Amino acid sequence: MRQAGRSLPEYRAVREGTTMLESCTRPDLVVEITLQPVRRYGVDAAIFFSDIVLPLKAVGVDLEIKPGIGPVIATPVRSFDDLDPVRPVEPSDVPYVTDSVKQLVSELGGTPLIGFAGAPFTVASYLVEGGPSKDYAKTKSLMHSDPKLWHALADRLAEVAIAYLSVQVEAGASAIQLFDSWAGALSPRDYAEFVQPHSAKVFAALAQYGVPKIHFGVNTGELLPLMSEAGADVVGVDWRVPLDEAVRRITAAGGAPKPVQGNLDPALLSAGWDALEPEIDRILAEGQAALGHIFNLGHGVPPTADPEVLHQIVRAVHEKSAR
Ligand SMILES: Cc1c2[nH]c(c1CCC(=O)O)Cc1[nH]c(c(CCC(=O)O)c1C)Cc1[nH]c(c(CCC(=O)O)c1C)Cc1[nH]c(c(C)c1CCC(=O)O)C2
Repeated sequence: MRQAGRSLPEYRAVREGTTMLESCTRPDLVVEITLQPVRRYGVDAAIFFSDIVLPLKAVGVDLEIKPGIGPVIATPVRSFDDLDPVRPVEPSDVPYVTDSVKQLVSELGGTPLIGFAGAPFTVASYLVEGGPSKDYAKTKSLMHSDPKLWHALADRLAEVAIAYLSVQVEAGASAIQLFDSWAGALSPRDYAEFVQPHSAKVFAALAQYGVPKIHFGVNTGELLPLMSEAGADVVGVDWRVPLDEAVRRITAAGGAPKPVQGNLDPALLSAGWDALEPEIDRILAEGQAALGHIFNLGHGVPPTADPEVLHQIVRAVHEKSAR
């Protein structure tokens, strides 16, 4: 998620005066920002500092990330002609990614680095809506009114994700995460027809590397079995579905049991330790139902989060799970 940064004073200090997307192209900043939460909290893995729209920016799609808003696209996709600029990165388009990953892997020592990309639906939603959306109305409308254009766009975005993830894994990332953050806006039927085949293509292409593959979205309670089936090794769960129930849903339709990731509600970060600790205990207990459990928030860290509370959570999870 967008975890690393925004709540840390040391993050705000190094980002001062540099735009989000420019920061992603500077190995000195990428390395420093990726390491900050590992250094401060002692988390078990680092997530690469980049963004899901970076590979589009790198091939010349006209976009920016507006602070407090998110990715904004100059020319939203309306026709086949608009697909021209949407092409996969070559390693030479993103030398700073290769350099940053290599340097991080050496500095992280035994701590794994998670590489990531946006899944076709979530990235398409920005390209079609032109920016963030509440209802994804234009994206859904395009899927149903012009399925050929939709599938062509989603297929290109699968290629974009494959290329971007491959660059990160080839440079040394030891796990990958495919973010379909906004897929929860879809019905299972639409997800199965318009999205799952494209995400499945990404996972299938990455299988050759043998690195663990995590798949995450928000509000995906109804989609968990389908997202698991798309080819994830680990299924991310937001706070709406308890982890043991998530495991039941994933396996109910005959799906293989899998590790899960999640799922503390980020809103509770400001509720005080007396409210947080029982939630952590509950999540650790429910996570026992899975083949393995990566403790995480159910979505990103809010910029207002108190770093001391995050540190307390990491310490508590380490202590409790060691027991
Ligand atoms: C949907 C999505 C995006 N980007 C991402 C997703 C999928 C995961 C999720 O759902 O959180 C993924 C992402 N974006 C970022 C990371 C790297 C890890 C990290 O530093 O947290 C990751 C893994 C950096 C970032 N990407 C962004 C920030 C904030 C930039 C800042 O202002 O400092 C960071 C640290 C910007 C961004 N980029 C995006 C949004 C919605 C925003 C937030 C805009 C805002 O509220 O300011 C698109």
